[in-house]
Amino acid sequence: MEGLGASTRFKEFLQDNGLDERIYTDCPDLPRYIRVNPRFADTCMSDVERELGAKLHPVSWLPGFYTVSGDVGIAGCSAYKEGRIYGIDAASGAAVAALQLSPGDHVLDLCAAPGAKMCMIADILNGAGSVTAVDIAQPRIATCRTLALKYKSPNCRLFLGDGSVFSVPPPSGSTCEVGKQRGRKKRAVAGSGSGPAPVAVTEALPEPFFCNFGGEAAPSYSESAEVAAEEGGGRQHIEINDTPTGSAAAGDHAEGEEDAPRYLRGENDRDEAKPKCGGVYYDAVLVDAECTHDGSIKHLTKYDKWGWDTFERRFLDPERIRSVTNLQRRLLRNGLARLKPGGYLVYSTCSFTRAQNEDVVCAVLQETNGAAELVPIACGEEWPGTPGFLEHTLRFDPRHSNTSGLFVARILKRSNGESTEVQAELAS
Ligand SMILES: C[S@@+](CC[C@H](N)C(=O)[O-])C[C@H]1O[C@@H](n2cnc3c(N)ncnc32)[C@H](O)[C@@H]1O
Repeated sequence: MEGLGASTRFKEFLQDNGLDERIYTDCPDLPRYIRVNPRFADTCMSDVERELGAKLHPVSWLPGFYTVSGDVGIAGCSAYKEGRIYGIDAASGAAVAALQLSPGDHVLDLCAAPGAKMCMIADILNGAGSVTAVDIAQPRIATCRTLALKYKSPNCRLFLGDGSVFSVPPPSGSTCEVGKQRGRKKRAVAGSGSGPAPVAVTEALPEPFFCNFGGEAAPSYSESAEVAAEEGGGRQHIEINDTPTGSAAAGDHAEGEEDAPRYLRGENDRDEAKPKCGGVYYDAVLVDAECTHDGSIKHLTKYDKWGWDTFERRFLDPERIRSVTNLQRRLLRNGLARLKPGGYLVYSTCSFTRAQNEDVVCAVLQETNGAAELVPIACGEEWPGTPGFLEHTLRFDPRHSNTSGLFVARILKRSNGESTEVQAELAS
């Protein structure tokens, strides 16, 4: 990565965090990853290859994924425009696969935007069950909506809100309540829990709908924002103006970029801020947490163009780093509180620092006094990840995995664990 040498602060950040610079300097030219929309399983890949003018290679360890040379753009291709293929990095796909979902599950995605993982979750559920997608940034949740509509992702609910305190129940008709049997219907209770009440929660979820918080208008969306989000593997901050008017031209990233850190600093930006429990449970939870993005090579290479001072200002500010690790702990805590006993949570970030990964997981698991534990990613035996610093965690280091970079941890909330802080909250 050319620009790395230009950023003394990033080098210091790597040293401070015990990270090997070679992750960045020795990494190969990464491919672009494509996932086929299962609703278009009849898509003829050789037609796509012809249109792209490039060969697609199936990813042996992740069904439905293909690689194409990293310098091939997919946005102009008709299969992409028609929603037949997604742009999503394979490591992101692995984080979703690690949830090991089944149709019928009700899944909470606490940091959902721009929505690549949300769409993949919806595809796995295949119209049975639901995805409740939460993000704190309005332009970004608008992009989730764009994606969900474009890909016809079934049963998505989108919430603009703070994932660290979100406590809206699964949709009406869900079966996620502890003690209730599958198939039993339950009416959604507007305003239950600590979060603001959704304007509407319907019995059926015919198309992605936006649940309105605090009088905000449902966000509109822009196609260009979606393209930017997907082209970057769905993990980067949106680099173009994707405000509800969608007026800025592609390439003008200033507004979206400057806006993002602000989302971290809410009134709840204190480590001791704990989610209040609404007694609501999801079958599975994804916490794909906000982070410093230092592990996402696709994200970092953009700063060669945008200027490393922008990256330093946005992500390496010590106050920002402190704030982000607090946020990660709060998100994970709330994710566990919202998870039904016996359910699985996946925590992922595109940072490689222990502080944002293993330390966060360790600290929050300790609080549960054994009611939640790290478990192996059973489907991940063939994955090209390398072990993290905690047993069962995985790191997708670009050098070894040929992906953009991700940390993944799978956590089980025990069904009969001891009384814990998380459980006490659930009981309150
Ligand atoms: C790494 S991105 C998530 C990527 C997403 N899961 C995907 O696959 O497209 C992190 C997201 O967290 C959101 N975020 C930051 N603080 C948040 C909070 N307190 N609650 C919910 N979302 C938050 C950011 O707006 C950003 O969209």
